[in-house]
Amino acid sequence: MQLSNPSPTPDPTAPRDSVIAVRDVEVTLGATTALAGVSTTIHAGEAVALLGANGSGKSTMLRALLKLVAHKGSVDLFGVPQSRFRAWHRIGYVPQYADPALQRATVREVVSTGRLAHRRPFTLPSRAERRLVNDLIEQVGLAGREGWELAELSGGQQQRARIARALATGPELLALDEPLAGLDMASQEGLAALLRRLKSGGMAMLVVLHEMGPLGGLMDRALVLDHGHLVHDGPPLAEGGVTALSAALPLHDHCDHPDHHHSHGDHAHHENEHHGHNEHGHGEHAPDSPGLLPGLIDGLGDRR
Ligand SMILES: Nc1ncnc2c1ncn2[C@@H]1O[C@H](COP(=O)(O)OP(=O)(O)OP(=O)(O)O)[C@@H](O)[C@H]1O
Repeated sequence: MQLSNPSPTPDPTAPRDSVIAVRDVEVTLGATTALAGVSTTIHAGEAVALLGANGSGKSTMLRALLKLVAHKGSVDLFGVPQSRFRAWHRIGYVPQYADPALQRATVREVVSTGRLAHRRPFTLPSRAERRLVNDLIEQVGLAGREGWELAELSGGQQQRARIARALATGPELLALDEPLAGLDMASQEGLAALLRRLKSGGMAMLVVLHEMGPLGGLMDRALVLDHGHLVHDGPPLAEGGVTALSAALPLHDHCDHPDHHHSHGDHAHHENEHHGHNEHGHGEHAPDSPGLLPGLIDGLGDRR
């Protein structure tokens, strides 16, 4: 009788699961070529930074991947062509700008909206659902603020409430658009700690950033866009490398972007904006809560 090996050793050369595979993606917005033939693959558990100057196409790339803007070329999500992809709960998206309508909602309400797709219509949330939402709020360091309106929270706390909502779907990929914008250094560090724990639980992430900042050590790879062209896809660059790369390496053959001749420094940005406040007038750290999310995410999976 032939015995099969009960636990075959994984082949290290086997291809890793692709979470996002984009090929020749092109997006035209009005007269602007916002993305020009971008191709790359993001794998399960990988943390990828998406960098570039203002207007280089970062948000457009996220939006194209999430089917929020029309594009040419192909996008596969978890191995499924985007046109046939239905499992949107596998992706948690935190857009660049907060929905103003959410400002008057409480933390619990905001996070609960992330569970709507999992609830039967016209039913009150079960005890398990309520516990899940409370767990998420605790995991992002907002325990005790469940009943606070978003408008009453600091920028960093609001960001974490929005991330908790994105996590409530039980995603395997988190897409964050400029999560560090407007946060002071302490809040940035708190967010970095949260993302580090998510990554150690196996979460893939695609994070739009202007600078790596405290997320530098977390990122496995960097993509750099310049006027819609992907000019770097490889190891994260040292701080300042993006600007240098954009200035020195127009790797694409041509650029029909109307702003092409503008200096990247022309665009004022919102690094120093601080939305909201906290009670101490400065940022705060998410308390370290070990064992974040692997178990929680598994639990979410059961309820899909
Ligand atoms: N709705 C739109 N109509 C026309 N052009 C647009 C539209 N939205 C964006 N664009 C243009 O597409 C290009 C890419 O914009 P995008 O917002 O993706 O850049 P970004 O890298 O995310 O910039 P930022 O860092 O400032 O957020 C820019 O030139 C922008 O002006």
